[in-house]
Amino acid sequence: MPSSTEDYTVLSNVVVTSQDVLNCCYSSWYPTFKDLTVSEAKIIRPLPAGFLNYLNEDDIRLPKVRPCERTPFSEVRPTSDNEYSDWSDDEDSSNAYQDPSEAFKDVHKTIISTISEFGGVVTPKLNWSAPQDATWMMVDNSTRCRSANDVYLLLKSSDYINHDLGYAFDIVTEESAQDEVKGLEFELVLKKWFDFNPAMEFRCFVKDRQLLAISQRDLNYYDFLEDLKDKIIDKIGACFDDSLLPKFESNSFTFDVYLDRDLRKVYLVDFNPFARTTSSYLFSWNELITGKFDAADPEIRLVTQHNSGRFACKEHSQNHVPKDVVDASMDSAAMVELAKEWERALRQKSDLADNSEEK
Ligand SMILES: Nc1ncnc2c1ncn2[C@@H]1O[C@H](COP(=O)(O)OP(=O)(O)OP(=O)(O)O)[C@@H](O)[C@H]1O
Repeated sequence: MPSSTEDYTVLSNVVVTSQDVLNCCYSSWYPTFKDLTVSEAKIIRPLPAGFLNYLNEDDIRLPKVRPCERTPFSEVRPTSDNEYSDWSDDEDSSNAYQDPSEAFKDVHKTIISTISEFGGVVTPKLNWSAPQDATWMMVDNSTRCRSANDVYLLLKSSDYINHDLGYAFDIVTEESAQDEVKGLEFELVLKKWFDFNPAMEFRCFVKDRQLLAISQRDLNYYDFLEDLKDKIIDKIGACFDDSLLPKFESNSFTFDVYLDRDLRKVYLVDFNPFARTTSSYLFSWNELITGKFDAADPEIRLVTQHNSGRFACKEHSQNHVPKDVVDASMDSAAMVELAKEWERALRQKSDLADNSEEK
């Protein structure tokens, strides 16, 4: 155990300004870099108070799906239509049910028309984050949205979205952050769905305007990547020098890219602040902040056959809830039963611990 404060490792930190956070907001960079992205995006901004209140509500009430709003997909796959979706217009039900989209009619209509304009499938995000932690709510375990209700279900179930709504400027190390929060406009981004090959997604780390490091994003082992290492560095390096650096104003930041399989084109997926809250994948933040990298020769890290087991945990799985807990939450008697079972299990565990201590 450390005996004095000098024995503790002091974690180095980086300066993050509110302007750095704002630069990474989708609507800040998308107009400039639109041609580099994989697919078209619609930005609905500013989001009205009615929609923000709806996102902030704890319960998940979904709008009733009217027949004219059903896409060909949602007709055959009513995944996130709730029990209200197929209501007949009998009096009792219309008295009890209040359609939440009444509070944000224009946003609701724009979402429906954008899904249709983008070929029936979109993926949503707010200013900075996509609801990747809520995919367990979806039938196909993805952020694919084929209806407005898919969009609402994902956004309302996601902690990442909640973070965008309340805590995006927490990483800022300067005092003026409070002013930025006050004037902030929220936005909903709907991106046309694009099928990514996860092996070809990379996160790139830029410190003091120099590209230092590149990490594979999907934490599975792909044997073909090893032979492509040098080419990947060259392609990403050229994209950084020619297209990103001259137009992105932060000194330090991370950017995500996607390369097509024959490495002809580098597509821009996103920007994030150069901050510990951004996932550093195969690097540690301490080495990114303090490490000796050679900007003339950025380092790339891939999952290798040797280290693949280390990353076997599922990404964004920290918010997943066991299915019996979700099922029970819909039914109070089952919730009581679940609580009792939980208590029994805890008691059993503590009895076991006591027994082993006595031995
Ligand atoms: N247009 C798209 N179609 C389908 N999938 C997409 C699309 N854009 C992004 N994705 C997938 O969603 C993932 C997350 O997207 P994005 O980077 O925009 O969200 P994020 O919340 O900012 O993520 P992170 O915090 O990891 O940077 C991407 O890595 C990619 O796999």
